[in-house]
Amino acid sequence: MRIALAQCNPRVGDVAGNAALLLQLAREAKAQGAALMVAPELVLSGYPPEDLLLRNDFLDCCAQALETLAGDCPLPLLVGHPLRRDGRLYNAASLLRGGRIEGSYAKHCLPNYQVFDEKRYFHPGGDELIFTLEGLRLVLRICEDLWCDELPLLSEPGTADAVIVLNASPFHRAKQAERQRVAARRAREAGAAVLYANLVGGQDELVFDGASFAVDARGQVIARAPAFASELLMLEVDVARKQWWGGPMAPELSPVAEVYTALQTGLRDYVQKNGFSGVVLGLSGGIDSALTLALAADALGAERVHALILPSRYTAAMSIEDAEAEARKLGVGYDIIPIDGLFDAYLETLAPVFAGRAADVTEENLQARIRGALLMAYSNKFGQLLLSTGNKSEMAVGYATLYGDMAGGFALIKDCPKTLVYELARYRNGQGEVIPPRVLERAPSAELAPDQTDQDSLPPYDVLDAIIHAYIERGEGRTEIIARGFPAATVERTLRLIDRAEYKRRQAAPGVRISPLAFGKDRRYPISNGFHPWDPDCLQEKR
Ligand SMILES: Nc1ncnc2c1ncn2[C@@H]1O[C@H](COP(=O)(O)OP(=O)(O)OC[C@H]2O[C@@H]([n+]3cccc(C(=O)O)c3)[C@H](O)[C@@H]2O)[C@@H](O)[C@H]1O
Ligand SMILES: Nc1ncnc2c1ncn2[C@@H]1O[C@H](COP(=O)(O)OP(=O)(O)OP(=O)(O)O)[C@@H](O)[C@H]1O
Ligand SMILES: NC(=O)CC[C@H](N)C(=O)O
Repeated sequence: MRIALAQCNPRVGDVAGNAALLLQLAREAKAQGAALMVAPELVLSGYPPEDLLLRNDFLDCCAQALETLAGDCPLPLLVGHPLRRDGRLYNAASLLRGGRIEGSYAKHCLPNYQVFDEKRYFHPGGDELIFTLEGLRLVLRICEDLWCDELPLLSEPGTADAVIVLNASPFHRAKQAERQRVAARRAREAGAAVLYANLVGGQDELVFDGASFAVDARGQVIARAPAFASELLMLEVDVARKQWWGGPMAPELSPVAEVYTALQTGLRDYVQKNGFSGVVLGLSGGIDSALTLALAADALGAERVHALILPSRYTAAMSIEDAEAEARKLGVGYDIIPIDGLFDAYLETLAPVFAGRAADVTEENLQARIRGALLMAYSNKFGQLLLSTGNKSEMAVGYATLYGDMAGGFALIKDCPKTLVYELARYRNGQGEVIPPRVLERAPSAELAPDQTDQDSLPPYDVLDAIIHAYIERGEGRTEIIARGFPAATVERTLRLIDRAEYKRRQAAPGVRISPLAFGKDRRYPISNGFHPWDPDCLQEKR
């Protein structure tokens, strides 16, 4: 017997479109001889539907679509959807068989950490859905249920042959290994195979990597779908012998390749799901915009990407040469628009008001803001989405100009620390050189003042990134980070910069989450905040 895991890419809110996609996949699965198709968690609404779930009209639409799908579906289908019952809302999955909704299951364990806030919307379920398919006994679980040790996969070992898990499990680095480990352990405990169907595709800041798989009752992976691609993964079972085998085993991507592909997927789907014809970005000759350009060209095709090179008096000739070389190598169209005329006009206009004041960061930021205005003008005129190019290190310490280089609708690499930006650029060049090597070798500079480098105002990026990682992702405090061997003054200054930049992060564009703790939903800090963990006196009682 064959079971198809439908690793697919729904669009949040497009219930009719998602139902049509499921129907089309169900026909394909049937044509390939499947006896059952399994579609991911909340696939009918898309995941996460967020506060759409608070709307009755949206829930009506989902209920109607489920009824229709049950009537039309050419083979038994397990499908995830929101379910209203007795005035309560559940994160549910239903078995559609024989033209009707045969039974439903509600997720028991509702994740409420990181980007998840399912307790805001759903009630936990309490019942089981166990059914038989051509003699095979199957039981249902939904995503977090698999991770939740308090919930046995089977109420009693041996009561089912396989556990089917519907998932909306977003990507972060090294997530797939974690999923396979958990599934293998749980399969061995339950003495049953685990069939794991995941979503794929980008949804705002989240990227779902798919990589659906199955493990047998001994915990051996028997089949795996590719990451970041739609796929009908076919599993075969000999019902009498309880033996499983699968189709091709997709290779696992290297740690840097998976991030590169996640960024491409997140951008491609953001552009497509929001109806943009293409993207535009400011190309400086620095590493961040070079990587963003390469990612955009790889994700969308060079013809859907445009670059503006916007030099000022502080821009080195080498930067313009490198920016042009990057655009040419990738086949991306570009314009060069010098900004000195506009900069002079601003300085002249402000001169009477600023009389007697020394030049400072104000003038630096003006250049970034002139660029932001020109890029937004291009975006408006040509209907292209402006990509901002800030990385996680800059987002952390506020090293970016509001309404300047922070202008833009999508901040593609905002969850990539600068050290990872270099790694990704080297990886991309390994597939064919598109970034001139000296861009990787030069000291990074904002080029907003004479002979400026980032390291005039920030610690070296390897130190900065290690401190950011310890503070943000590991949640360590001042003392623990200093104990890692970093100078106290550097640690205190960095933590202070991080806390002080919260207001900027709240105003930043969304971007692809690739870490388990990205700025945004994962980390919700107050802006007006009197807790200063960078200050050794902070925890002392005020006298
Ligand atoms: N809590 C708060 N809530 C709301 N607004 C708050 C605020 N605290 C300050 N502000 C406001 O924020 C503004 C200051 O922020 P902003 O104008 O952005 O300017 P600011 O952060 O002072 O300066 C920008 C920094 O980013 C660096 N930079 C700029 C451009 C590119 C790069 C790069 O290499 O990538 C680096 C630049 O060298 C400089 O260190 C002020 O108007 C201030 O009133
Ligand atoms: N001369 C320029 N022409 C076009 N865009 C620019 C120019 N300078 C800065 N920008 C835009 O502003 C962003 C921030 O630039 P900046 O050079 O200040 O910082 P950075 O972090 O070193 O970025 P990059 O590494 O891309 O240069 C750039 O990535 C780019 O999008
Ligand atoms: N949708 C969910 O329940 C996701 C939670 C789960 N632990 C995951 O990310 O894989």
